[in-house]
Formats: sequence, structure tokens, C-alpha cells
Amino acid sequence: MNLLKENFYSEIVYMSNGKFIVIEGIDGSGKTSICYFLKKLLLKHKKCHVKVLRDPGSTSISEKIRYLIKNSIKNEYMFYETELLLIYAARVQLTKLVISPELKKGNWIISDRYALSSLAYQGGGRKISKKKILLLQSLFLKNVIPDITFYLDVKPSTGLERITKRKNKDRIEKNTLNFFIQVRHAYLEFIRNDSKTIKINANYNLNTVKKNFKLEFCSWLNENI
Ligand SMILES: Nc1ncnc2c1ncn2[C@@H]1O[C@H](COP(=O)(O)OP(=O)(O)OP(=O)(O)O)[C@@H](O)[C@H]1O
Ligand SMILES: Cc1cn([C@H]2C[C@H](O)[C@@H](COP(=O)(O)O)O2)c(=O)[nH]c1=O
Repeated sequence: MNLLKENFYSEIVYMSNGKFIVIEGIDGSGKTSICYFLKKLLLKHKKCHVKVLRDPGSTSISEKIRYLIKNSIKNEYMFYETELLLIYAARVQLTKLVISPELKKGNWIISDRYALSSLAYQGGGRKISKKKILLLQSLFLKNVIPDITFYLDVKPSTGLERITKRKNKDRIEKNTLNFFIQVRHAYLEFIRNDSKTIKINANYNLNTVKKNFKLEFCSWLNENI
């Protein structure tokens, strides 16, 4: 695609409205690596302000909630509904404090996960009804919709292998392979026929994933900016 080098940068000159870009995928799919790769790509041209965020997290309150979500508390089980509501509390805080104001200023947001994660993890993984999750979404996030979501699709065994190499697993990562198979299945169901989500094959090595992501991103940019 020859739009890659010339057009990618010339298009950025015209960026004036803020854009909300979300990177999704199961644990170990490479989301964080791609978020920072995209930030670098956008900043090279210095024509827009870019913030990378993580959901849950990225505000003081949301980071405290993130800690609760990711770490087990001795002798007390966390109910799946509690998990969902904590995640939504962190997301509402992040949205009101950072995402909405930044977008209003015309800045760009790259978010490592957003509402689709709840449909995949709490819906597909924990089996909370889609209706309840969508109700929270429509009650609290109704005007904040990603302009585009990139879903990094990886085989759950590969994703888990990558995170096992990196660090000790947290409360959610300790779930079974079958849990992640169901989360991936839910992602694939939700993005099927969704024109605002682009699927990237994340089973390849990181350089190849970055190259393919860049191609898809540039092509989206050319059509949408
Ligand atoms: N395509 C890839 N091939 C091999 N290793 C990868 C690939 N993508 C990421 N990794 C490695 O896997 C680990 C997890 O990557 P990264 O943090 O980007 O993923 P993530 O989806 O954000 O994970 P998590 O959800 O656990 O935070 C890192 O050590 C990273 O270098
Ligand atoms: C947003 C969101 C996240 N989760 C889970 C998925 C991950 O295991 C952690 C977040 O950690 P990461 O390193 O930032 O990927 O939380 C979830 O279950 N539901 C959600 O909506």
C-alpha cells in the first residue's frame, strides 16, 4: 500500500478533531506494545496531542480500583457482579476525568481496553448477561464511543505463554485456558459485522504484528480523516 509513507503523514496535518482509539484483546495479545507503537507513530509528525490510557486505570481512583480487580484479597472471594461494577466505576471515573475532556480539546486518546473488554470478560468469561452489561454501558458511557477499535486476535494458549514468561499471573490471568477461550469467542462474536472494529492477527511475531497493524491503521486513517 503506497499510502503508507507519504499519505500517512500528510493526512495527519488535517487532524483537528479528537479521536478515540481502543486496542482490545485477551491478556498477552500485545495490546500495550501496540498502544505505545501507535503513540510513537502519531507523535512522529507532532500534529496532534496523544494520550495513552489503560482501562481500568489511568486516574488515581481508577488505579486503586485496578489494584482491587487484579489482586486477590485474602479470605474473601470477589463476586463476578462486584468485579463488573468495580470495572465500571473505574471506567466512569476515567471517562469523565480524562477521556471526554481530552476529546473535547481535540486531543487523541489511545486506550488499552474499554467497554468491549467487559462484554468479553464479564460476559463471555464470567457469563454475566449481555443485557446487564449493555445497560451499564448505555447508562454511563452513552456519548463516548470509540472511533475505531483494533482487536488483536491471538490463540489463548499463545497469549498465556507470553504473560507467563513476563511476570507472575494476577487474579484474572490465573483463570483457566478455557476461560480465555470463552473470552476470545465472545470478542469474535461481538466484533463480527461491526464496521468500527478491525481484527489484527496477533499470532505472528511482534514486528510482523506492528507492520500489519500500521497498514490497517493507515488505511483507516485515509478513509476517516
Ligand atoms: N506478537 C508478539 N510475539 C511475541 N511476544 C509478544 C508479542 N506481542 C507482545 N509480546 C510480548 O508479550 C508480553 C505481553 O505483551 P503486552 O504487554 O504488549 O500485551 P498485553 O496484551 O498488553 O498483555 P496484558 O493484558 O497482560 O497487559 C510482553 O513481554 C511482550 O513483549
Ligand atoms: C477493562 C477490563 C479489564 N478486565 C481484565 C482483563 C485483564 O486481565 C485486566 C486488565 O489488565 P491489563 O494488563 O490492562 O490487560 O482486567 C476485565 O475483566 N474486564 C474489563 O472490562
